[in-house]
Amino acid sequence: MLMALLPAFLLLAVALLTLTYNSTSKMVDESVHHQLQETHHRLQSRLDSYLNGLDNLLSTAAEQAVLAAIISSDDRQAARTQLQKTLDNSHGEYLDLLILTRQGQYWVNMNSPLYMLEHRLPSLIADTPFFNKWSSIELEPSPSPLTALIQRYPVLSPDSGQITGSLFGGLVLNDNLTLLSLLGQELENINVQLVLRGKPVGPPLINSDIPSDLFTQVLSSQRLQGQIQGHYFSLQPLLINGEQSELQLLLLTNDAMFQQLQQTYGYHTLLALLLVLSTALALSLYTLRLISSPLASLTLFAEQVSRGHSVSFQPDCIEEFNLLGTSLEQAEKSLRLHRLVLENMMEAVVIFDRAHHLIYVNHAYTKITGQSLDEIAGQTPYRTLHLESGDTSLQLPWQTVNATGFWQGEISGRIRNGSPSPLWLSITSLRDTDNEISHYVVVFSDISILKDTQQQLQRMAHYDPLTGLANRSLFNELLDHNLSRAARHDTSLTMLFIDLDKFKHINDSLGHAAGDELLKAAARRIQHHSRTEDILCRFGGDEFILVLTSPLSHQQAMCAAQRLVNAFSDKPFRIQGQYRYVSISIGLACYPEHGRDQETLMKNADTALYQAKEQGRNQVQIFDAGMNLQTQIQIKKTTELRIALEQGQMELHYQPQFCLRDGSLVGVEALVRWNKPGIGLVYPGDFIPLAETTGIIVPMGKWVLKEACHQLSAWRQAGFNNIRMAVNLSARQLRQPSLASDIAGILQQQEMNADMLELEITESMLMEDMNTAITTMSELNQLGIHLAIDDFGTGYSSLAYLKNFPVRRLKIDKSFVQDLTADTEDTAIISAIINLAHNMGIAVIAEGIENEAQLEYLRQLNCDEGQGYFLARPMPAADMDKLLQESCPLVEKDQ
Ligand SMILES: Nc1nc2c(ncn2[C@@H]2O[C@@H]3COP(=O)(O)O[C@H]4[C@@H](O)[C@H](n5cnc6c(=O)[nH]c(N)nc65)O[C@@H]4COP(=O)(O)O[C@H]3[C@H]2O)c(=O)[nH]1
Repeated sequence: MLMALLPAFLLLAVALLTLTYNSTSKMVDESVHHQLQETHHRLQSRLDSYLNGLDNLLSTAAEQAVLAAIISSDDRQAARTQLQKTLDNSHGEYLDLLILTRQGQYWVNMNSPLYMLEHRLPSLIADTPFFNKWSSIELEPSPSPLTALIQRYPVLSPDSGQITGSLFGGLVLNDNLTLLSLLGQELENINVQLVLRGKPVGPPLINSDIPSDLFTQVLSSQRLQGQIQGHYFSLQPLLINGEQSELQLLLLTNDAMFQQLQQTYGYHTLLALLLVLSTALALSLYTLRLISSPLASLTLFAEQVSRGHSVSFQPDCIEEFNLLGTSLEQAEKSLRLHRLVLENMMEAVVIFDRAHHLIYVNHAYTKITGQSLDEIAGQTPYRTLHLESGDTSLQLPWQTVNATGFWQGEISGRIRNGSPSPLWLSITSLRDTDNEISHYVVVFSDISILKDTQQQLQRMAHYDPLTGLANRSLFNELLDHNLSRAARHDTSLTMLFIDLDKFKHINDSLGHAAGDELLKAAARRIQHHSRTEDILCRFGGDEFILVLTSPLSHQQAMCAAQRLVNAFSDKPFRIQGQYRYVSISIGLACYPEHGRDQETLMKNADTALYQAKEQGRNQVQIFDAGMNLQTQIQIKKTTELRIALEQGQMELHYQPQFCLRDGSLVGVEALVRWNKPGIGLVYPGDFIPLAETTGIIVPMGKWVLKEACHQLSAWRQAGFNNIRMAVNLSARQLRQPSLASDIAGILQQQEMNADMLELEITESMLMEDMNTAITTMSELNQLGIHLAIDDFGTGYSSLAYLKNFPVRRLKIDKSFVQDLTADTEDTAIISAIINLAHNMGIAVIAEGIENEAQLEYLRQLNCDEGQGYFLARPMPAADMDKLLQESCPLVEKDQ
């Protein structure tokens, strides 16, 4: 790891070195130039103070009154003496030139004897301007040039104030060693040369060993600053009189300074570099140490994940590694989940590469085909998928996948024991980053069970499961189709609405299994007497509809229907080992005379059927437009009644029953009422017969029983413990095999004692089906329920049969009671009934007591109990509550 980092470090070091070298050179350059600049400023200020000193000296000398006086007196010697004093001054020694003029003419010359300038004096005096301004004047031209800086001061007459003369002072720049040494003092590493108009003036001041022609080279290069032969130089003008003059100062560094500077910077650079490198190394080592352990555990984790091990990531101190590890863990989990999903899918998954080579199959594939990946390795897709019609069956799907990326559909395979099975197959192509197909994913499932179920469902949706005939939905479709065809071809159709007579009776008495058996047999018999092109359906319950599709006249239709009726009535059915004759009634309606659409045709056939039933069953009735309106009304009423029961429009009223001996209230009779919306109470006489014939009485009777028991239970809870509840039972209810168990359930639900319930049944009901009645009544008796014979005297009036029934009470019909006083015959009948009943241990109750006389007679005849408007009318439960709260009403009347 460290070795891998070494080149990186070296590269870094080289980069740093280069960077440092460049910046060092730049810094050295800048530093030297800065130093040269500073030196120049220093020398400038030295020159300034040097010239200032001379200025002061000259101005003081010129302003002296004595000098003006000497000029006035024209005393040349005195002038010399006076000027000598000036030269003797401390700055005076620097003056190379000192000249006094009188009246504009050269007068006294105190110049340095070193310079022979007498021949130049007139022009010098003429060229030097006034005053207080140093001027550089070329005294001698080449080849031995001589340049001087000269200052001219006027000498004024103290009396007149007029200029009497001029004092010239100056210094020669060439060979002016005094000036050079003054300027160059304390300059160790810098060499100095004065330059005037691009040419050296006087000798250079050289502080070290440098090539002699270096100054000349600098001047000929005509550059103001830079480097030459490793020496830095700067050429800048000097300021004289505060202005830039033609006089320049050339400064040139020597080697030592440069080397020293370079050494200093180089040393610092090296130090910095070492520091950087060692810090980088230390940091690298520290980082390596810090990351090596978490990196190792991350690598180990990644290795385990790649081997498919399920491991969890342990986070460490490096957040980035933790993030990486957690992401890897998440990715592994998600991958595992996908793998699990693939392996647990119900559908087979097969993956091929782009060259159609098999690379993966899941468990479901092995389960469906019984083959593993090893067994089918190297097989073509169609063999892998066990397709029935070979390679060609995949041609189109594969082309579609290549073009659109996806295909799905049904395809025939041979995967279950080699037998053909429908497969639902989807193929998806996967593409790589270059958008080239990389894999094909094939998912398929065996849909034979689904298809079977679908067919079964379709059958169920269209056929009656019991008889196998078409159901309503299919019938509607077929009828619609045939009606359209008949309309198109202008032909006719015949609809036979068939109903088994008294089917309910068989169903109730023999049970549902027998009922089902009969329905199947009846269906077969109708089918046997119909043609294949006819439409036959089970319309519901025991109703069938047969549509004869060949055109028939009414006469022919009636004959065909009658043949069917005869086919039933002539030959019995064998049901549960017993032979039974079951007749049918048929209502007949013809297209187009009796209706052009389904609804009308069926309604009219139904009306005709109703008529056939009304007219005694076992017959055919053809619909007649003028057919009994009553039939229509009855049908409407039946519907209303059904709805009334479903919507809770029924309610119970209760009529009290009293003991005739002590007048106590001993029981109530529950009497049903129909509280018809918008009409009010409808009495049982108006709907019980209809409920009986339509069978509605069965659910209605069940509701009455439940409601009555519920009410009695409420009264008993309110403390009225000795009241009995009498409930009317219809003949149909009595034939229900489940009657006893239904009532037992109700009693249990209401936590009621069976002996508080009394069921009233009529004589005629008992006689209708004696065997069933005896069985049911015995079952009820075993439950402890009391039975009363209602309307006694109106029917057979035979007490003999009572021996066969477990009866506890006889109810003398109100028709006997009404005429009790007038008709002595009735009195005798009632008396005989009471005596005989008492002899048999049966109690007697008289109904319809409308006056006191009737009551009195009955008492005298030893009748046990009584019920009638005179005593109390039937009333809603709430009124009955109040009555129960009061004392016995009979007692009150007696009083
Ligand atoms: N003229 C006269 N009539 C009196 C007098 N006292 C009572 N009544 C009436 O006589 C009928 C007695 O009931 P029912 O003989 O069982 O005769 C009942 C019964 O056979 C049947 N019924 C009533 N409720 C039910 C029921 O829940 N189920 C069944 N299956 N039939 C019921 O309807 C029939 C008529 O019931 P309602 O109209 O309530 O008529 C009741 C009652 O109101 C009286 O002093 N004078």
